[in-house]
Amino acid sequence: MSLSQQETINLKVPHELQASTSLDFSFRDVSYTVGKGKNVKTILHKMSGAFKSGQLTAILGPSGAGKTSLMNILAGLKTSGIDGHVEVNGETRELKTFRKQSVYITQQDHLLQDLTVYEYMMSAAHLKLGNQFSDKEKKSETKLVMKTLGLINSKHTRISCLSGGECKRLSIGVELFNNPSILFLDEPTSGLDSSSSMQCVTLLREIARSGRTVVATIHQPSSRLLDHFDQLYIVASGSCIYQGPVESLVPYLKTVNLNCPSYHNPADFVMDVASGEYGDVLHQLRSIVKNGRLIYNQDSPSGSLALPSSEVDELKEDLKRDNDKKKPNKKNRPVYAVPFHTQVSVLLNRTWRTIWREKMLTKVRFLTHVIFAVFFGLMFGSVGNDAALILNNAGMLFFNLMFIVFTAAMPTVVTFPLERKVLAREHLNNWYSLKAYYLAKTLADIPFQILFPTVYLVIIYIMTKQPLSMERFIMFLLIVIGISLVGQGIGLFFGAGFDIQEAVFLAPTMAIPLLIFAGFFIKLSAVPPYLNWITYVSFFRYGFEGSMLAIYYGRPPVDCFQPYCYFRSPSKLLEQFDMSQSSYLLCIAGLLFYFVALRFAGYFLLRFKLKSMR
Ligand SMILES: Nc1ncnc2c1ncn2[C@@H]1O[C@H](COP(=O)(O)OP(=O)(O)OP(=O)(O)O)[C@@H](O)[C@H]1O
Repeated sequence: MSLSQQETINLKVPHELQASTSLDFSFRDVSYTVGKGKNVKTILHKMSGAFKSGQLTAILGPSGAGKTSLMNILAGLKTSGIDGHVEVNGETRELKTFRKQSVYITQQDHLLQDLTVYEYMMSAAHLKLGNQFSDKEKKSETKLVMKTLGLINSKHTRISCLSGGECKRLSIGVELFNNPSILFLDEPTSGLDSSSSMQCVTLLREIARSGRTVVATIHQPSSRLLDHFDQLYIVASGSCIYQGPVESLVPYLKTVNLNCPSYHNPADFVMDVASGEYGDVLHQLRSIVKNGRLIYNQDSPSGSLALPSSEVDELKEDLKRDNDKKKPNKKNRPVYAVPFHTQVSVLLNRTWRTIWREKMLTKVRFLTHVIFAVFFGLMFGSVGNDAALILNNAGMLFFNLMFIVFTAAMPTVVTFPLERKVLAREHLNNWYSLKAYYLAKTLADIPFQILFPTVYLVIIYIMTKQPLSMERFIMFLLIVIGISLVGQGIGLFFGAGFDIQEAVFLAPTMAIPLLIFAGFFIKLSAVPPYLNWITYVSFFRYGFEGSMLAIYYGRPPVDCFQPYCYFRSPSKLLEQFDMSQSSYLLCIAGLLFYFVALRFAGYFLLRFKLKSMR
């Protein structure tokens, strides 16, 4: 439903949401090159320009002209292959400060679909407003932003049910909490109908009027939409061919004998010009505005300098200096509004809400453990206290491990792929650190990774008549929980580094070969010496040995209901499996090592993946 049918945006940005600092933004001789050697391609050619606070600027140009590349560079997202100089309020941009002053709103609205508008807004408020604000103040600020954006009526609507326009306004709204001075938006109107596009641009203009610098790339705006922008920056083939007010565009084009027909949308006309449909005038246009150094104004057709001339010669330091500052070092780490523990607790709360909303998956996971425990219990019967069936019991102990590992790994494998784009946007806009996110995601599932295997184990332990010793049960339980947490680690690891299809394939495929080195299918002493080290790499070995030791180590002879039972003595069974000298504590340590190592590896993989997305 379009906004006009539902509620109206409060077009005046309230005093509380006015920008605290106004920042003018300029750049000079920005070039962008990709590829190496013969494949070098220059995408942007020494472009200059300036965006002023209080103004809404549209970056316009045909597809492939370089709009997104330019904006990514200006927003500080792209850092390699760049040359040039970027300034904020006349001073060289300092990336750490700039990242706190600006936000980047991506073309697609990557939001948490299972939360309501209010819940998502509140999580943004908690993460972005800092602890100096009380909960009451955060709530009233959230209400104010929702009112300003016309989202009050959708307060309790799940994000998955919002219209495209509402999603866009929500994406903008959540970034307004920490009062950014500069907003970059990549195609904010794409996918919206004309009325929603108009509301979105009207809102952006009002945000600009509140003292902010708002820059948006835009595709084929209608002339009505175009009129809502203050400034245009037109890109063609990686160069600037116009920079100036919207109303000066037509007179500007006239200066090179390009007459926009009456009643023709100037945006469409200039797009045709930029695409080369009116001959080779691009070079001429580019030189009139000096590739963005000049802001054209019909009242002074010679244009005004985008950058003060006195500074022009001083600004010879290139972006390398800027880039050096971008290299992560202690001094340059982004500072978040709230401390690490608050980030973790807000993210945990948010994740648990999502899990609660997706109750079906949790129920399915729980029921799977109960149903299969009962089924396996029936299938194996009383193998736990019958010496004649002792090998079956060993088989059951081994089978448990496979079941627990795969039921732990498969639901977690999708954790990161499903949310990676939300993470990229929120992390980019300094909501929280990657460490806090990773920790919250890992912790959120741990209660389930403990509860489900415990329920499974209690059922199967009783049904298969394992020894009635609390000590043995707890030892066995620790192994099962350990292997479950390792399984979770495997899911997180592959999910962190790969896309969803690859991750669901790789997680089980990479784990299966390790099964053979667990000591069940082949005796550990029979493994060829040059492959023996893999048995120490196989976490299944620690799980299997640990389970066997928990059930059989130091146990008196097992009941035998037949004339002769070869494995009546548990120590004979352990010898058979080369486990008589094994240490239970070593098995726990092995699982603990895997638990920690997989989580660290997953974190670094996620960090790498996130960087490669930029
Ligand atoms: N990493 C890269 N390697 C090779 N070419 C690239 C790379 N990044 C961008 N390009 C090319 O640079 C040009 C500009 O891309 P960019 O995405 O900035 O264009 P755009 O104006 O935003 O286009 P659109 O409106 O279609 O999104 C395109 O031709 C694109 O193929």
